[in-house]
Amino acid sequence: MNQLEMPSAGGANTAPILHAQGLSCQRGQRKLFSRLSFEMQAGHALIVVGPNGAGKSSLLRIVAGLLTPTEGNVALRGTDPDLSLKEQLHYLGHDDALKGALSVRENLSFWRDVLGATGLSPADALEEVGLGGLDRLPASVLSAGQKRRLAIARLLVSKRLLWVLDEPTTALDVTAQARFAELARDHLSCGGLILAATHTPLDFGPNVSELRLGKAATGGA
Ligand SMILES: Nc1ncnc2c1ncn2[C@@H]1O[C@H](COP(=O)(O)OP(=O)(O)OP(=O)(O)O)[C@@H](O)[C@H]1O
Repeated sequence: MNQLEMPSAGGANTAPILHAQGLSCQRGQRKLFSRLSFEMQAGHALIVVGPNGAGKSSLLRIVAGLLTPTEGNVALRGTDPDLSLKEQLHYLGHDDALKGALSVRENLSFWRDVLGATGLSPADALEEVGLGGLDRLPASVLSAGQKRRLAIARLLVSKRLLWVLDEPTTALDVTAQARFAELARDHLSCGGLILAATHTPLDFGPNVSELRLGKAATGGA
């Protein structure tokens, strides 16, 4: 297995920490959560759980910079101050974000060009997720689980400190779920951070905390 090494912190002398302070979110007439604060240390995963509609995806989108909170803020500390939070994270949402007319390998090469060629080659990343033999196929003909594997391969072609994952194992079979958990543990063991929403228990290793939404929500890692 290829080890993922975190990019240099650019002279910063403390371990990276994700700090969310006083986050509130309202969608339509519903207040989803109010003044939610948490911290995540390097090498830790925080799993957001709660019933449908509790606000898990909304929280992840706020951290990923895709949704503005009603109040509060999110910051990474101990990393290169010249990089924005967005430049230091991967967001894997419900949508696999694939271009159906491009081949499997071309999709990955595209993302590597966009996100930065700091990780594995497309060929190696495809091997890591078990798509090694399918690289020339158009992405449009992949099964749902194969599309998800390809989306996961995106995390590997560009090294980024924080993985924000919304239901990452949707459509994955048991073997692929276990493989994904292994990749996640690798990422954490190299000092990465993972914020994930899931209804499926995933073995991300020993440094995992849970943040429950749906009632008064607090948590941290
Ligand atoms: N653009 C929007 N406008 C109004 N309400 C929205 C919007 N997007 C989401 N919501 C509402 O916000 C609430 C939280 O949605 P969210 O997707 O964050 O929940 P979730 O916890 O991720 O749910 P699930 O477990 O079903 O994925 C839901 O009631 C949803 O209908």
